[in-house]
Parts: sequence; C-alpha cells; structure tokens
Amino acid sequence: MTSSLFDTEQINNLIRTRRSTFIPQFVPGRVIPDSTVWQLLENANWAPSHKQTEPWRFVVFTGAGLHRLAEFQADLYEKTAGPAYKAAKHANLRNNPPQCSHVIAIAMKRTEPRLPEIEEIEAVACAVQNLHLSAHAYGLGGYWSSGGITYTEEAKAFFGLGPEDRLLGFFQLGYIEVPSAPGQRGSIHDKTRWVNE
Ligand SMILES: Cc1cc2nc3c(=O)[nH]c(=O)nc-3n(C[C@H](O)[C@H](O)[C@H](O)COP(=O)(O)O)c2cc1C
Repeated sequence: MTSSLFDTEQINNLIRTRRSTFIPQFVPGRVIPDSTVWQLLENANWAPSHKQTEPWRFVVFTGAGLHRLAEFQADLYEKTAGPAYKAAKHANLRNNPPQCSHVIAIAMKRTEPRLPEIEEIEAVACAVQNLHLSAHAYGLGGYWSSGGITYTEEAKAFFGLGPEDRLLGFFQLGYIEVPSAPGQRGSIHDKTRWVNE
C-alpha cells in the first residue's frame, strides 16, 4: 500500500467544487496581482504532452490590454460575421473584456507535424484545467469561453499564431462576487466499464 503525499480529501474537494464563474459574477474593477496569474500559468505549464511538445501558448490581456482585445475582437466580428451578425454579440465582444481582471487567450502551437493534431489540442485542454483548478485554489473565478472570434482564421495573427496553429478560446479571470451554485454530474458508473476477468 502506498502512502499519499497529499491531503487527498482536499484534492478531491478542490476538483469537485471547481466551477465556471461568469463575468457578471465578478467583483467589478478588482484586479488580481500579476504574480498570482503567473502562478496559474506556471501550473498550466506542467500539463502533459506527447513528445513533450508543450503546445500551449497564452496571451495575457490586462489593464489597457483588455481594451485592445475588446476593440480587436469587436471589429473582427463586425467584418466577418456576415448575415449571422448580431448587434448584442458585437456589444458583448466590446464590453466583456474590460469587466475582467485578466483575459488569457488560449492557443495551440503546432511544432511536431508527426503528432496527430488532436493530441496537441488535448494537451492544451490539460493545461487549461490545471489553470482553472489553480484559480479555484486561489479563490478566483473564471471560465473558458470559445465563442466570438475563437475559430476564425483572421484572428490568428493578432495572437502570434500561424495557419497550422489554433486559437482555442479565452480564459476570463476575476475575483468572485457571486459564487456559482454547486455543480452537478451524472454518475461516473454510467460512463465507465470495467473488464476484470
Ligand atoms: C472547451 C470549452 C469551451 C467552453 N466554451 C464556453 C463558452 O463559449 N461559453 C460559456 O458560457 N461556457 C463555455 N465553457 C464552460 C462550460 O459552460 C462549463 O464548463 C460547463 O457549463 C460546466 O460547468 P463547470 O465548469 O462549472 O463545471 C466551455 C468549456 C470548455 C471546456
């Protein structure tokens, strides 16, 4: 029998109480120290990746940078939406970033063409989960959004990405004013099959 190095009850509790916290739930105007955001990014950086490609890339927007992001994404949406254009969506893209403490663009950088692309995306998702769990451990709120300009080719250059890379969304961060209700999950027993004989 192995003895645990960690307080497993605390780890279970951390994982099972992590929630997405959305922008209207944030404390308006309260800014997380950059040093704390670096801790979240350090933990993201410890995600696994096949062939150790470490394909996660982040662009952190804060302060005046939030307005640059807002302007860029609103303008790009206006140019590219076509008949699907919705004024409310356009307004959200302009108004949402400045309501966050930090917005972290999430990207996958392709450096190893022999690896299936899906594995690189999976590795980035592991990194984002590290980041989200770390934010929760620090008492911070946030969520991964993949709407807006996320999957548009025209957005890539702004985030320093090439045609083979992928923008996968944005992690919005803030202090929590209104906590989310406890999460709900269907039973793991319905999603698991054991083969033991
Ligand atoms: C890849 C990915 C993309 C997501 N994109 C969005 C999004 O665009 N908008 C949104 O409201 N939530 C988004 N979410 C957050 C989910 O809504 C949220 O994780 C889900 O409701 C479960 O809630 P929980 O995170 O509190 O457990 C995304 C989550 C993931 C993993």
